[in-house]
Amino acid sequence: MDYTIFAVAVFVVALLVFGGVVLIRPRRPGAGRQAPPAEGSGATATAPAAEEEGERSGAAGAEPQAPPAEAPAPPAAPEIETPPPSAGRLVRLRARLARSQSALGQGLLNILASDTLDDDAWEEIEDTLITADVGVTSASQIVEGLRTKVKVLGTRSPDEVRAMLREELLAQIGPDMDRTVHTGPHQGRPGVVMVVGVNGTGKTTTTGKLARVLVGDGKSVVLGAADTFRAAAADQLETWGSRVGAPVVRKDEGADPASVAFDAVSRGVDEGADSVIVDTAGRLHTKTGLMDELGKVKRVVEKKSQVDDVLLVLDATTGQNGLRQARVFAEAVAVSGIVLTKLDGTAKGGIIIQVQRELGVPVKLVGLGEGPDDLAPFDPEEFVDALLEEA
Ligand SMILES: Nc1nc2c(ncn2[C@@H]2O[C@H](COP(=O)(O)OP(=O)(O)OP(=O)(O)O)[C@@H](O)[C@H]2O)c(=O)[nH]1
Repeated sequence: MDYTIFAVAVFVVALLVFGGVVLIRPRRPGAGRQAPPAEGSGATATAPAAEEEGERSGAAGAEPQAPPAEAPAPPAAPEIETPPPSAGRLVRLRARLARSQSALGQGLLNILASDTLDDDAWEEIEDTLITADVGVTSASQIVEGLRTKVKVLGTRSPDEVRAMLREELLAQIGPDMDRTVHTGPHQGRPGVVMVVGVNGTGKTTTTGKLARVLVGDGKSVVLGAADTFRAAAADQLETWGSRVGAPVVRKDEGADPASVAFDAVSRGVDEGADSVIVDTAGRLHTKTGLMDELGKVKRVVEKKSQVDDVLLVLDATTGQNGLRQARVFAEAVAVSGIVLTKLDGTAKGGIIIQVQRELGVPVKLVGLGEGPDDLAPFDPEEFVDALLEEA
Protein backbone atom coordinates (compact mmCIF):
# COMPACT_ATOMS: atom_id res chain seq x y z
CA MET A 1 0.00 0.00 0.00
CA ASP A 2 2.81 2.44 0.99
CA TYR A 3 4.66 1.51 -2.19
CA THR A 4 1.57 2.26 -4.21
CA ILE A 5 1.23 5.74 -2.65
CA PHE A 6 4.96 6.37 -3.17
CA ALA A 7 4.76 5.27 -6.84
CA VAL A 8 1.75 7.50 -7.47
CA ALA A 9 3.52 10.46 -5.81
CA VAL A 10 6.67 9.91 -7.97
CA PHE A 11 4.49 9.73 -11.13
CA VAL A 12 2.65 12.97 -10.22
CA VAL A 13 5.94 14.82 -9.53
CA ALA A 14 7.44 13.52 -12.79
CA LEU A 15 4.34 14.65 -14.66
CA LEU A 16 4.52 18.12 -13.09
CA VAL A 17 8.24 18.50 -13.89
CA PHE A 18 7.75 17.40 -17.52
CA GLY A 19 4.70 19.64 -17.99
CA GLY A 20 6.56 22.58 -16.48
CA VAL A 21 9.48 22.17 -18.85
CA VAL A 22 7.23 22.00 -21.85
CA LEU A 23 4.91 24.84 -20.82
CA ILE A 24 7.43 27.23 -19.27
CA ARG A 25 10.05 26.92 -22.04
CA PRO A 26 10.33 30.38 -23.67
CA ARG A 27 8.68 30.54 -27.04
CA ARG A 28 10.47 31.80 -30.10
CA PRO A 29 9.51 35.40 -30.69
CA GLY A 30 7.03 35.58 -33.47
CA ALA A 31 6.23 31.93 -33.31
CA GLY A 32 2.56 31.26 -33.83
CA ARG A 33 2.21 34.74 -35.40
CA GLN A 34 1.59 34.90 -39.07
CA ALA A 35 4.15 37.19 -40.71
CA PRO A 36 2.50 39.85 -42.89
CA PRO A 37 3.08 39.19 -46.55
CA ALA A 38 6.23 40.86 -47.70
CA GLU A 39 5.43 43.69 -50.09
CA GLY A 40 8.07 42.77 -52.53
CA SER A 41 10.80 44.35 -50.49
CA GLY A 42 13.85 42.18 -50.00
CA ALA A 43 14.62 43.82 -46.66
CA THR A 44 11.22 42.91 -45.22
CA ALA A 45 11.36 39.38 -46.54
CA THR A 46 14.74 38.57 -44.92
CA ALA A 47 14.02 40.03 -41.46
CA PRO A 48 12.57 36.88 -39.84
CA ALA A 49 15.48 34.79 -41.11
CA ALA A 50 17.93 37.18 -39.46
CA GLU A 51 16.00 36.89 -36.21
CA GLU A 52 16.19 33.13 -36.37
CA GLU A 53 19.92 33.25 -37.07
CA GLY A 54 20.49 35.48 -34.02
CA GLU A 55 18.59 33.05 -31.84
CA ARG A 56 20.58 30.08 -33.06
CA SER A 57 23.97 31.72 -32.56
CA GLY A 58 23.07 33.47 -29.31
CA ALA A 59 25.00 32.59 -26.12
CA ALA A 60 23.44 29.90 -23.99
CA GLY A 61 21.34 31.32 -21.17
CA ALA A 62 21.03 34.73 -22.84
CA GLU A 63 17.76 36.51 -22.23
CA PRO A 64 15.33 35.95 -25.07
CA GLN A 65 15.48 39.03 -27.30
CA ALA A 66 12.33 41.12 -27.43
CA PRO A 67 11.23 41.55 -31.02
CA PRO A 68 12.53 44.91 -32.26
CA ALA A 69 9.89 47.63 -32.07
CA GLU A 70 8.59 48.28 -35.54
CA ALA A 71 9.84 51.78 -36.28
CA PRO A 72 7.57 53.65 -38.70
CA ALA A 73 9.16 53.76 -42.12
CA PRO A 74 10.50 57.26 -42.86
CA PRO A 75 8.42 59.00 -45.51
CA ALA A 76 9.95 58.42 -48.91
CA ALA A 77 11.65 61.55 -50.21
CA PRO A 78 9.59 62.85 -53.12
CA GLU A 79 11.22 62.09 -56.40
CA ILE A 80 12.26 65.26 -58.18
CA GLU A 81 11.03 65.24 -61.74
CA THR A 82 12.72 66.77 -64.75
CA PRO A 83 10.01 68.37 -66.87
CA PRO A 84 10.55 68.96 -70.58
CA PRO A 85 11.80 72.42 -71.63
CA SER A 86 9.43 75.07 -72.98
CA ALA A 87 10.70 74.92 -76.55
CA GLY A 88 8.61 72.68 -78.76
CA ARG A 89 5.76 72.28 -76.30
CA LEU A 90 3.14 73.73 -78.62
CA VAL A 91 4.41 71.48 -81.39
CA ARG A 92 3.93 68.50 -79.07
CA LEU A 93 0.44 69.69 -78.17
CA ARG A 94 -0.47 70.63 -81.74
CA ALA A 95 -2.60 67.52 -82.31
CA ARG A 96 -4.70 68.48 -79.29
CA LEU A 97 -5.04 72.00 -80.60
CA ALA A 98 -5.97 70.76 -84.08
CA ARG A 99 -8.56 68.38 -82.61
CA SER A 100 -10.33 71.15 -80.73
CA GLN A 101 -10.03 73.94 -83.29
CA SER A 102 -10.11 72.37 -86.73
CA ALA A 103 -13.92 72.43 -86.95
CA LEU A 104 -13.61 76.20 -87.10
CA GLY A 105 -10.80 76.14 -89.66
CA GLN A 106 -12.43 73.50 -91.85
CA GLY A 107 -15.79 75.29 -91.66
CA LEU A 108 -14.24 78.49 -92.95
CA LEU A 109 -12.21 76.71 -95.64
CA ASN A 110 -15.29 74.89 -96.94
CA ILE A 111 -17.33 78.06 -97.35
CA LEU A 112 -14.39 79.85 -98.97
CA ALA A 113 -13.92 76.98 -101.42
CA SER A 114 -17.52 77.04 -102.64
CA ASP A 115 -18.16 78.06 -106.26
CA THR A 116 -20.04 81.23 -105.52
CA LEU A 117 -19.13 83.55 -102.73
CA ASP A 118 -22.28 85.65 -102.46
CA ASP A 119 -23.40 87.85 -99.56
CA ASP A 120 -24.94 84.88 -97.78
CA ALA A 121 -21.64 83.03 -97.91
CA TRP A 122 -19.75 86.02 -96.46
CA GLU A 123 -22.36 86.33 -93.75
CA GLU A 124 -21.92 82.67 -92.94
CA ILE A 125 -18.17 83.19 -92.63
CA GLU A 126 -18.73 86.12 -90.29
CA ASP A 127 -21.20 84.11 -88.18
CA THR A 128 -18.78 81.20 -87.96
CA LEU A 129 -16.07 83.53 -86.67
CA ILE A 130 -18.39 85.17 -84.14
CA THR A 131 -19.57 81.76 -82.90
CA ALA A 132 -15.93 80.88 -82.28
CA ASP A 133 -15.64 83.95 -79.96
CA VAL A 134 -13.49 85.94 -82.37
CA GLY A 135 -15.54 89.05 -81.56
CA VAL A 136 -17.69 91.17 -83.86
CA THR A 137 -15.07 93.77 -84.78
CA SER A 138 -12.37 91.26 -85.64
CA ALA A 139 -14.84 89.02 -87.48
CA SER A 140 -15.91 91.83 -89.79
CA GLN A 141 -12.29 92.88 -90.35
CA ILE A 142 -11.37 89.31 -91.31
CA VAL A 143 -14.31 89.14 -93.74
CA GLU A 144 -13.37 92.50 -95.29
CA GLY A 145 -9.78 91.37 -95.75
CA LEU A 146 -10.86 88.08 -97.33
CA ARG A 147 -13.33 89.79 -99.68
CA THR A 148 -10.64 92.12 -100.96
CA LYS A 149 -8.18 89.27 -101.47
CA VAL A 150 -10.75 87.12 -103.32
CA LYS A 151 -11.53 90.05 -105.64
CA VAL A 152 -7.85 90.68 -106.37
CA LEU A 153 -7.11 86.99 -106.81
CA GLY A 154 -9.95 86.23 -109.22
CA THR A 155 -9.62 82.45 -109.06
CA ARG A 156 -9.40 80.46 -105.81
CA SER A 157 -7.49 77.22 -105.55
CA PRO A 158 -7.69 75.39 -102.17
CA ASP A 159 -4.09 76.35 -101.43
CA GLU A 160 -4.74 79.99 -102.21
CA VAL A 161 -7.82 80.00 -100.00
CA ARG A 162 -5.89 78.44 -97.16
CA ALA A 163 -3.03 80.93 -97.54
CA MET A 164 -5.29 83.98 -97.49
CA LEU A 165 -7.29 82.77 -94.50
CA ARG A 166 -4.03 82.03 -92.67
CA GLU A 167 -2.79 85.53 -93.40
CA GLU A 168 -5.99 87.21 -92.17
CA LEU A 169 -6.17 85.19 -88.97
CA LEU A 170 -2.49 85.79 -88.23
CA ALA A 171 -2.89 89.53 -88.78
CA GLN A 172 -5.66 89.55 -86.17
CA ILE A 173 -3.67 87.51 -83.65
CA GLY A 174 -0.67 89.80 -84.00
CA PRO A 175 2.38 87.73 -84.84
CA ASP A 176 4.71 90.52 -83.71
CA MET A 177 3.42 91.03 -80.17
CA ASP A 178 6.01 90.42 -77.46
CA ARG A 179 4.92 87.22 -75.76
CA THR A 180 7.95 86.75 -73.54
CA VAL A 181 7.13 85.78 -69.96
CA HIS A 182 9.62 87.84 -67.95
CA THR A 183 10.88 85.20 -65.58
CA GLY A 184 14.62 85.76 -65.85
CA PRO A 185 16.74 87.30 -63.06
CA HIS A 186 18.02 90.86 -63.40
CA GLN A 187 20.42 92.95 -61.30
CA GLY A 188 20.94 90.04 -58.98
CA ARG A 189 17.21 89.67 -58.31
CA PRO A 190 14.78 87.02 -59.48
CA GLY A 191 12.20 87.64 -62.17
CA VAL A 192 8.86 88.04 -60.34
CA VAL A 193 5.57 86.91 -61.85
CA MET A 194 2.17 87.42 -60.25
CA VAL A 195 -0.61 85.09 -61.36
CA VAL A 196 -4.11 86.56 -61.05
CA GLY A 197 -7.58 85.50 -62.13
CA VAL A 198 -10.90 84.12 -61.00
CA ASN A 199 -10.75 80.91 -58.96
CA GLY A 200 -11.50 77.83 -60.98
CA THR A 201 -9.95 79.19 -64.17
CA GLY A 202 -6.84 77.10 -63.55
CA LYS A 203 -4.80 79.73 -61.72
CA THR A 204 -3.08 77.50 -59.17
CA THR A 205 -2.60 74.78 -61.77
CA THR A 206 -1.05 77.33 -64.11
CA THR A 207 1.32 78.54 -61.37
CA GLY A 208 2.44 74.95 -60.82
CA LYS A 209 2.73 74.22 -64.52
CA LEU A 210 4.71 77.42 -65.11
CA ALA A 211 7.14 76.37 -62.38
CA ARG A 212 7.60 73.11 -64.31
CA VAL A 213 8.21 75.00 -67.56
CA LEU A 214 10.91 77.07 -65.86
CA VAL A 215 12.54 74.14 -64.08
CA GLY A 216 12.47 72.31 -67.42
CA ASP A 217 14.40 75.27 -68.85
CA GLY A 218 17.01 74.88 -66.09
CA LYS A 219 15.84 77.70 -63.80
CA SER A 220 15.47 77.72 -60.02
CA VAL A 221 12.02 78.75 -58.81
CA VAL A 222 10.38 79.83 -55.54
CA LEU A 223 6.58 79.69 -55.34
CA GLY A 224 4.41 81.98 -53.20
CA ALA A 225 1.01 80.68 -52.08
CA ALA A 226 -0.69 84.07 -51.66
CA ASP A 227 -4.16 82.60 -52.21
CA THR A 228 -4.75 82.45 -48.48
CA PHE A 229 -8.53 82.20 -48.80
CA ARG A 230 -8.27 78.48 -49.27
CA ALA A 231 -5.72 76.28 -47.50
CA ALA A 232 -6.21 73.67 -50.21
CA ALA A 233 -4.78 76.08 -52.80
CA ALA A 234 -1.51 76.23 -50.82
CA ASP A 235 -1.52 72.44 -50.44
CA GLN A 236 -2.08 72.10 -54.18
CA LEU A 237 0.83 74.44 -54.87
CA GLU A 238 3.06 72.58 -52.44
CA THR A 239 2.40 69.35 -54.35
CA TRP A 240 3.37 71.05 -57.62
CA GLY A 241 6.49 72.54 -56.04
CA SER A 242 7.66 69.34 -54.38
CA ARG A 243 7.50 67.46 -57.67
CA VAL A 244 10.10 69.74 -59.21
CA GLY A 245 12.01 70.72 -56.07
CA ALA A 246 10.67 74.29 -55.95
CA PRO A 247 10.17 75.60 -52.38
CA VAL A 248 6.73 77.00 -51.56
CA VAL A 249 6.29 79.92 -49.16
CA ARG A 250 2.91 79.74 -47.41
CA LYS A 251 1.16 80.87 -44.26
CA ASP A 252 -1.99 79.94 -42.42
CA GLU A 253 -5.38 80.25 -44.07
CA GLY A 254 -6.57 83.84 -43.83
CA ALA A 255 -3.05 85.31 -43.54
CA ASP A 256 -2.26 88.55 -45.36
CA PRO A 257 -1.58 87.62 -49.02
CA ALA A 258 0.81 90.56 -49.38
CA SER A 259 3.00 89.26 -46.56
CA VAL A 260 3.14 85.79 -48.16
CA ALA A 261 4.11 87.35 -51.48
CA PHE A 262 6.75 89.52 -49.78
CA ASP A 263 8.25 86.53 -47.97
CA ALA A 264 8.32 84.50 -51.18
CA VAL A 265 10.16 87.24 -53.05
CA SER A 266 12.54 87.76 -50.09
CA ARG A 267 13.34 84.08 -50.11
CA GLY A 268 13.91 84.17 -53.86
CA VAL A 269 16.31 87.11 -53.43
CA ASP A 270 18.15 85.52 -50.47
CA GLU A 271 18.53 82.18 -52.20
CA GLY A 272 19.55 83.69 -55.52
CA ALA A 273 16.62 82.04 -57.31
CA ASP A 274 16.00 82.82 -60.97
CA SER A 275 12.23 83.27 -60.65
CA VAL A 276 9.50 83.76 -58.08
CA ILE A 277 5.90 83.00 -59.05
CA VAL A 278 3.13 84.23 -56.78
CA ASP A 279 -0.33 82.66 -56.92
CA THR A 280 -3.02 85.10 -55.72
CA ALA A 281 -6.65 84.77 -54.67
CA GLY A 282 -9.47 85.49 -57.10
CA ARG A 283 -12.42 84.98 -54.81
CA LEU A 284 -13.18 88.67 -54.45
CA HIS A 285 -16.57 89.91 -55.38
CA THR A 286 -16.15 93.64 -55.52
CA LYS A 287 -13.84 95.45 -57.83
CA THR A 288 -12.71 97.74 -54.99
CA GLY A 289 -11.77 94.76 -52.82
CA LEU A 290 -9.90 93.19 -55.70
CA MET A 291 -8.06 96.41 -56.51
CA ASP A 292 -7.14 96.91 -52.87
CA GLU A 293 -5.83 93.40 -52.45
CA LEU A 294 -3.95 92.94 -55.72
CA GLY A 295 -2.65 96.50 -55.55
CA LYS A 296 -1.34 95.87 -52.05
CA VAL A 297 0.32 92.57 -53.02
CA LYS A 298 2.10 94.31 -55.89
CA ARG A 299 3.12 97.34 -53.82
CA VAL A 300 4.47 95.25 -50.98
CA VAL A 301 6.38 92.92 -53.31
CA GLU A 302 7.91 95.93 -55.03
CA LYS A 303 9.56 96.98 -51.77
CA LYS A 304 11.77 93.99 -52.41
CA SER A 305 11.86 93.59 -56.18
CA GLN A 306 9.95 94.79 -59.21
CA VAL A 307 7.06 92.68 -60.52
CA ASP A 308 8.07 91.73 -64.06
CA ASP A 309 4.86 90.15 -65.31
CA VAL A 310 1.26 90.02 -64.14
CA LEU A 311 -0.38 87.06 -65.85
CA LEU A 312 -4.16 86.94 -66.00
CA VAL A 313 -5.53 83.41 -66.22
CA LEU A 314 -8.66 83.06 -68.33
CA ASP A 315 -10.70 79.91 -68.92
CA ALA A 316 -11.28 79.65 -72.70
CA THR A 317 -14.51 77.72 -72.18
CA THR A 318 -16.27 80.54 -70.32
CA GLY A 319 -16.70 82.86 -73.34
CA GLN A 320 -18.27 86.26 -72.75
CA ASN A 321 -18.68 85.70 -69.03
CA GLY A 322 -14.98 84.96 -68.67
CA LEU A 323 -14.17 88.05 -70.68
CA ARG A 324 -16.29 90.21 -68.38
CA GLN A 325 -14.39 88.88 -65.37
CA ALA A 326 -11.09 89.40 -67.15
CA ARG A 327 -11.97 93.06 -67.69
CA VAL A 328 -12.54 93.52 -63.95
CA PHE A 329 -9.12 92.07 -63.17
CA ALA A 330 -7.46 94.16 -65.84
CA GLU A 331 -8.97 97.27 -64.27
CA ALA A 332 -7.79 96.21 -60.81
CA VAL A 333 -4.15 95.55 -61.71
CA ALA A 334 -1.93 96.27 -64.72
CA VAL A 335 -2.03 92.93 -66.52
CA SER A 336 0.91 92.28 -68.85
CA GLY A 337 -0.01 88.91 -70.29
CA ILE A 338 -2.83 86.38 -70.57
CA VAL A 339 -2.79 82.66 -69.95
CA LEU A 340 -5.65 81.03 -71.80
CA THR A 341 -6.46 77.70 -70.16
CA LYS A 342 -8.66 74.77 -71.23
CA LEU A 343 -8.22 75.51 -74.91
CA ASP A 344 -8.37 71.74 -75.38
CA GLY A 345 -11.96 71.79 -74.13
CA THR A 346 -13.46 74.29 -76.56
CA ALA A 347 -13.70 74.90 -80.29
CA LYS A 348 -13.89 78.63 -79.56
CA GLY A 349 -10.21 79.42 -79.99
CA GLY A 350 -11.24 82.76 -81.48
CA ILE A 351 -11.28 84.03 -77.88
CA ILE A 352 -7.53 84.60 -78.30
CA ILE A 353 -8.25 87.34 -80.83
CA GLN A 354 -11.04 88.90 -78.79
CA VAL A 355 -9.30 88.92 -75.43
CA GLN A 356 -6.16 90.50 -76.86
CA ARG A 357 -8.22 93.16 -78.60
CA GLU A 358 -10.30 93.86 -75.48
CA LEU A 359 -7.47 93.97 -72.97
CA GLY A 360 -4.67 95.11 -75.25
CA VAL A 361 -2.25 92.51 -73.86
CA PRO A 362 -0.86 89.42 -75.55
CA VAL A 363 -1.76 85.81 -74.85
CA LYS A 364 1.57 84.46 -73.62
CA LEU A 365 0.74 80.91 -72.55
CA VAL A 366 -1.97 78.41 -73.39
CA GLY A 367 -3.25 75.45 -71.39
CA LEU A 368 -4.07 72.41 -73.47
CA GLY A 369 -4.91 69.75 -70.93
CA GLU A 370 -4.84 68.64 -67.32
CA GLY A 371 -1.44 66.98 -67.60
CA PRO A 372 1.44 68.64 -65.70
CA ASP A 373 3.26 69.56 -68.90
CA ASP A 374 0.25 70.70 -70.91
CA LEU A 375 1.08 74.41 -70.65
CA ALA A 376 2.90 75.91 -73.62
CA PRO A 377 4.22 79.27 -74.74
CA PHE A 378 1.73 80.63 -77.28
CA ASP A 379 2.91 80.77 -80.87
CA PRO A 380 0.50 82.47 -83.33
CA GLU A 381 1.77 80.59 -86.42
CA GLU A 382 1.55 77.19 -84.75
CA PHE A 383 -1.93 78.07 -83.55
CA VAL A 384 -3.26 79.15 -86.97
CA ASP A 385 -1.66 76.16 -88.69
CA ALA A 386 -3.31 73.80 -86.21
CA LEU A 387 -6.62 75.57 -86.78
CA LEU A 388 -6.41 75.06 -90.54
CA GLU A 389 -5.24 71.48 -90.23
CA GLU A 390 -7.58 68.57 -90.82
CA ALA A 391 -8.14 66.85 -87.47
N1 LIG B 1 -8.70 70.47 -69.69
C1 LIG B 1 -7.97 71.36 -69.03
N2 LIG B 1 -8.14 71.51 -67.71
C2 LIG B 1 -7.40 72.44 -67.06
C3 LIG B 1 -6.45 73.25 -67.74
N3 LIG B 1 -5.88 74.08 -66.83
C4 LIG B 1 -6.45 73.79 -65.63
N4 LIG B 1 -7.36 72.81 -65.75
C5 LIG B 1 -8.20 72.22 -64.70
O1 LIG B 1 -9.02 73.22 -64.14
C6 LIG B 1 -9.33 72.89 -62.79
C7 LIG B 1 -9.21 74.12 -61.91
O2 LIG B 1 -7.86 74.44 -61.78
P1 LIG B 1 -7.27 75.19 -60.49
O3 LIG B 1 -5.84 75.46 -60.77
O4 LIG B 1 -7.60 74.49 -59.24
O5 LIG B 1 -8.08 76.54 -60.53
P2 LIG B 1 -7.81 77.84 -59.70
O6 LIG B 1 -8.12 78.95 -60.60
O7 LIG B 1 -6.48 77.88 -59.05
O8 LIG B 1 -8.90 77.74 -58.61
P3 LIG B 1 -8.66 77.48 -57.07
O9 LIG B 1 -7.77 76.28 -56.97
O10 LIG B 1 -10.05 77.27 -56.58
O11 LIG B 1 -7.98 78.70 -56.56
C8 LIG B 1 -8.43 71.74 -62.44
O12 LIG B 1 -9.16 70.55 -62.48
C9 LIG B 1 -7.37 71.74 -63.53
O13 LIG B 1 -6.84 70.47 -63.78
C10 LIG B 1 -6.31 73.06 -69.16
O14 LIG B 1 -5.55 73.74 -69.85
N5 LIG B 1 -7.09 72.11 -69.74
